[in-house]
Amino acid sequence: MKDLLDAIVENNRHWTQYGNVATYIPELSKGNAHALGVYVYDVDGNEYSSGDYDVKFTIQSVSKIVSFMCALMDNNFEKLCTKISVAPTHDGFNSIVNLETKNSHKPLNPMINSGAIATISMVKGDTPEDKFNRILDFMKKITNNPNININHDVYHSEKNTGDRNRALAYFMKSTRIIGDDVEWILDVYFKLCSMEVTCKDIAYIGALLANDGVLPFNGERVTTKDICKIVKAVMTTCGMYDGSGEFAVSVGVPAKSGVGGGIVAVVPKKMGIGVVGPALDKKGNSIGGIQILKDLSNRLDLSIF
Ligand SMILES: NC(=O)CC[C@H](N)C(=O)O
Repeated sequence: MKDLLDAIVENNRHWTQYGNVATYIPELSKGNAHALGVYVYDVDGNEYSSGDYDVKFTIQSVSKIVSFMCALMDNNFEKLCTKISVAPTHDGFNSIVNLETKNSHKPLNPMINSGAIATISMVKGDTPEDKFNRILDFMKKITNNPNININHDVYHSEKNTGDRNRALAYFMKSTRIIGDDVEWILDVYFKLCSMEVTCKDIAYIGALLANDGVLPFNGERVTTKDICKIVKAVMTTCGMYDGSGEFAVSVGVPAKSGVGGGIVAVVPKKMGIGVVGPALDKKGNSIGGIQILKDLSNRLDLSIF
């Protein structure tokens, strides 16, 4: 496995030159466009890594699956569906248009910005600190990494330039998808996006989902199989935004990307795969990361379809 990962990373390094790091959040423009790495964690606890697997990056939208898991645990699917749908979109991750024109003002799914902001509003917690800590604590537990924390420079950069997200949130306030606490829900959203991780951390999240809610490193059940089923289904249809269809054909496993360059992929019953490559394609997905996952899926016959 190690040799295979080494070969795949090296064969795909050239892809990084065809992408760009995100700049709309100014602090993200400092990301290393040439970094490319992978970490595999299987349900039996074996771990393999290659390339720049220890590069730190902010989790960005990969956090949306952690918020979604918490919201499903704190409510239930039916209740969540009164606020958020699970329908794919062919618009970008921060698109506003669908909120007004489709779906009775409900965000289309929890994997895009509007849906994630609405998801956070459904997570338990009477104060912003409670809500953030609820999700951060769960994140620390499932990654087996007590040191996960926010990157303050990215957090401030997000907060200072987050007007598009504010527009989404205030629109949803006007249609009563979220309440009066809109500013502090946004603050929790910015913090969650700014959590600093490596591809090992996100591979661990993937392995939990692959293992149907049981942590591979200690056998503890932390969520239900049903919740994992819902999260994986929504990742498959929506996790790569408007690139989800293409990704399902070329890689064929549930996945979630973030503009920090991370992608987590879940091979049900087998493994979680974390990749990092801050150079992004036009849809905001890691350009080299997708190629690694494509090759790995082909070589190991991982597609679920
Ligand atoms: N696709 C992403 O990773 C987007 C997350 C980013 N923090 C934003 O709100 O735009």
